[in-house]
Amino acid sequence: MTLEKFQGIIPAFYACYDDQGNISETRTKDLCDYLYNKGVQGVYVGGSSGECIYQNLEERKSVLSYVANNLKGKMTLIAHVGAPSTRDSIELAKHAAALGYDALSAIPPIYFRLPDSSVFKYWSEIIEATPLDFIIYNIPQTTGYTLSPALFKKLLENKKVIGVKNSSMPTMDIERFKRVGGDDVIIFNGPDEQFVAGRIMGAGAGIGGTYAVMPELFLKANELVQAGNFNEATQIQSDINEIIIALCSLNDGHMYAGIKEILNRRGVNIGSVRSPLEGVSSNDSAKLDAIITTIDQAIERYCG
Ligand SMILES: CC(=O)N[C@@H]([C@@H](O)[C@H](O)[C@H](O)CO)[C@@H](O)CC(=O)C(=O)O
Repeated sequence: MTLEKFQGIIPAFYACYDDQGNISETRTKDLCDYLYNKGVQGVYVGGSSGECIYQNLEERKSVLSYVANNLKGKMTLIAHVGAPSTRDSIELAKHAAALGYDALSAIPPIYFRLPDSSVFKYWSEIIEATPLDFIIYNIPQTTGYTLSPALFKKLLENKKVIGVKNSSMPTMDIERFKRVGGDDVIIFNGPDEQFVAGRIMGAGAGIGGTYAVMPELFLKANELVQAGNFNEATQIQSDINEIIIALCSLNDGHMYAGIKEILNRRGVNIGSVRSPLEGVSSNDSAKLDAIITTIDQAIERYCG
């Protein structure tokens, strides 16, 4: 089994809506084309950045189909299929498998605080439903559930489990999961603010929600980490963090709305966000202008 196809920069794919807020096939294609042209290694479809939590099953299936139609065979495709019930998660998993996705991934069960035994059963049933490789998704800050190295070790007894997308903040968690899994597993760095640190602590790749708005910077940082040039990689990380902090500090709009507006200004219109996330307003305009300038200057500085 080769983990090579999962290495590198894997943007979390955004929900692409039309002007009425419905899933848009053409705008999904536009985002696919944009990311393909940027040279990223893959996409993570239907996760947090994909606003999966605000979409029904049919919408989520459509998104998986539209992305596969445009990118299958061009880059690595990972389908996030976590849903409130095991039944819906399995339906999404089978759909993704039929479309030829390279791997599945899922958050743990949400809302009720379930014991490890239930979480293990939930993930195991999804894994058993298809022949695809599986990536555990650990994101305690949104799910309230923390994956322990012990449960990860138990899950790894199933050879279809190839790694974990770790979005918890301590990079030590990456080191712990890598220690448990060794060379046969891949850890994906989740928090974009510590991509470089995560890579140094053992992550073989990154899946991130802000990659698509500045893919050049993450691709360059990854290249520098690979080359052992940690000083320059850290400088890029510092500039990336200024950008993320600014994206999280808009007056009205949610970070994803800000990202979508920046993409729109760059010619890729994928609509806005779905309520209760809030869209950008004219109050955000000056801040967005400044963010675009900062991104452009950083790209010029490091990749020009
Ligand atoms: C909580 C959250 O959304 N975390 C993001 C980060 O990439 C995040 O957007 C970034 O670090 C900015 O805070 C990813 O780990 C998850 C993600 O993008 C996804 O599943 O779509």
